[in-house]
Amino acid sequence: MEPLRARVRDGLPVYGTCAGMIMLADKILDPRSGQETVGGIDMIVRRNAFGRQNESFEAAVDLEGVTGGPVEGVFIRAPGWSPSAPEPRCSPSTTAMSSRSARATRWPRPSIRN
Ligand SMILES: NC(=O)CC[C@H](N)C(=O)O
Repeated sequence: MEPLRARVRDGLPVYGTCAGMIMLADKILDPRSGQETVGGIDMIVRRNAFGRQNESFEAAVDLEGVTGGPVEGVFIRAPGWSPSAPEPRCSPSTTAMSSRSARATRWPRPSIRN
C-alpha cells in the first residue's frame, strides 16, 4: 500500500466513487478491523452512512422526462463524508460525545421509498 500512497502524495491523478472514495479518504470513521486507505483526500468517511450494505435494493423508478416506462434503479448504501477537522483538544469523554454528535448532524439517514 505504501508505494501507492507515495504515488498519490506525489500527484498521481486518482478517481474514486463509493468504495473508491473510501479508499481515497485520509480517515475512516468506523474502519473494519485492519482496514486501511490509500488516502490523499483530506476528509473523513463513514462507511454505509445511509444504512447497512445489505439494505441496498433495486426498484422500478419513474423518471420525469424518460419515456418507455420505469427504469430499474439500483440503490446502494453509500459512504458519507465530512471534511476533516483538527484533532480535538479535549478530554476523551468529550471527544466521544463530539464524535457521536458529528454522526447525528452530518450523516442523517434519508428516507427512500421503494
Ligand atoms: N458499492 C460500494 O462501493 C459500497 C460501499 C459500501 N456500501 C460502504 O459505504 O462502505
